[in-house]
Amino acid sequence: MTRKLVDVSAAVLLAPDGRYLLGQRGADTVYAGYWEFPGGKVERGETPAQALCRELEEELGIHVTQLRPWLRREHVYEHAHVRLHFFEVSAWEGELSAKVHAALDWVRSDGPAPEPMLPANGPILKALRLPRLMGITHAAQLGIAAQLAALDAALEAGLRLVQVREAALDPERREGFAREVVRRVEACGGLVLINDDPALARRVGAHGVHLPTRSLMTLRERPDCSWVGASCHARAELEHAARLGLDYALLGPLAPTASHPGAAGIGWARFSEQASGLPMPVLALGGLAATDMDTARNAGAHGIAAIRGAWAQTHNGQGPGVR
Ligand SMILES: Nc1nc2c([nH]c(=O)n2[C@H]2C[C@H](O)[C@@H](COP(=O)(O)OP(=O)(O)OP(=O)(O)O)O2)c(=O)[nH]1
Repeated sequence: MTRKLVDVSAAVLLAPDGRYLLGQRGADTVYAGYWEFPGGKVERGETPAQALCRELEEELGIHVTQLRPWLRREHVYEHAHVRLHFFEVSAWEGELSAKVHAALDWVRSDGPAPEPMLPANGPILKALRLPRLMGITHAAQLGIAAQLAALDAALEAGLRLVQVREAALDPERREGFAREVVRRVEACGGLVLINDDPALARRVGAHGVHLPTRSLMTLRERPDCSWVGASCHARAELEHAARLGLDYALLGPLAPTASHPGAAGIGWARFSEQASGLPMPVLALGGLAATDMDTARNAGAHGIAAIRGAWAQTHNGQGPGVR
């Protein structure tokens, strides 16, 4: 049976300490007692953003003053086929109170979420665990000792997501380096992804694999790793990553970079256009540093990824605990 497509807006309300708000659905609703992000159906004549603001007035008694479109996911329930428009809301006016929910709970993104959770929301909770800043290693240029020292400094400053991208190192040194990165990042509770080599990722106990575009486009199935992401340069590639059910994508280059000095950047306007309406978070890449975080997030990016920009300077806690 084909079900009618229903648009729903939902808010990830973020507190200054990085926790987000969930509400427990009241009795007399479908999925009563399940936890959800506050929100509801988009009514005729409303945009998803307008619906979100109305729902948050009705459900929580707050007036939204800042919202950013984030992910869009579809899910087919027995009762409806929903298209969920998620927004990040980090500023509002008014005292928050439970007007329709049975309970409200502020949840840490790196801790357990209350249960039962609405079935469509699993990937959303996972996306919220993805740190905002990815550091991409370049030990082949920096030297292994210098890269590990830069990694330690960056972990100290709050980095929690690292991609090991070392095609130029010989296999033995690459594996030794990757093990060392996993050991250090794991000690801080962060995530490590290995570029283009799921077997190496498994051997060194990394959390997943990062696919270059050429590997992404040859795949018909998601590699069997807990975290899988990919580099993309065009909408068709992002859509392929979405079809495979990947956990995130990188999109760039945003600006000309030292590694690709001749290539023009796509700029923030094109980034927003290409990255919008996808089911997984997209990080901006290319000529960026942690100081570009706000600009990136206002353009719809989940965060940013950087090679030079991740190791050159200090950045302040861009892990999942920070909004
Ligand atoms: N609000 C919300 N709805 C979600 C989430 N995840 C998810 O699958 N949904 C689904 C469940 C429902 O099928 C639909 C929302 O419908 P709803 O009945 O709560 O909408 P509403 O507040 O406009 O309620 P109503 O007065 O029309 O009954 O979206 C979520 O995190 N938040």
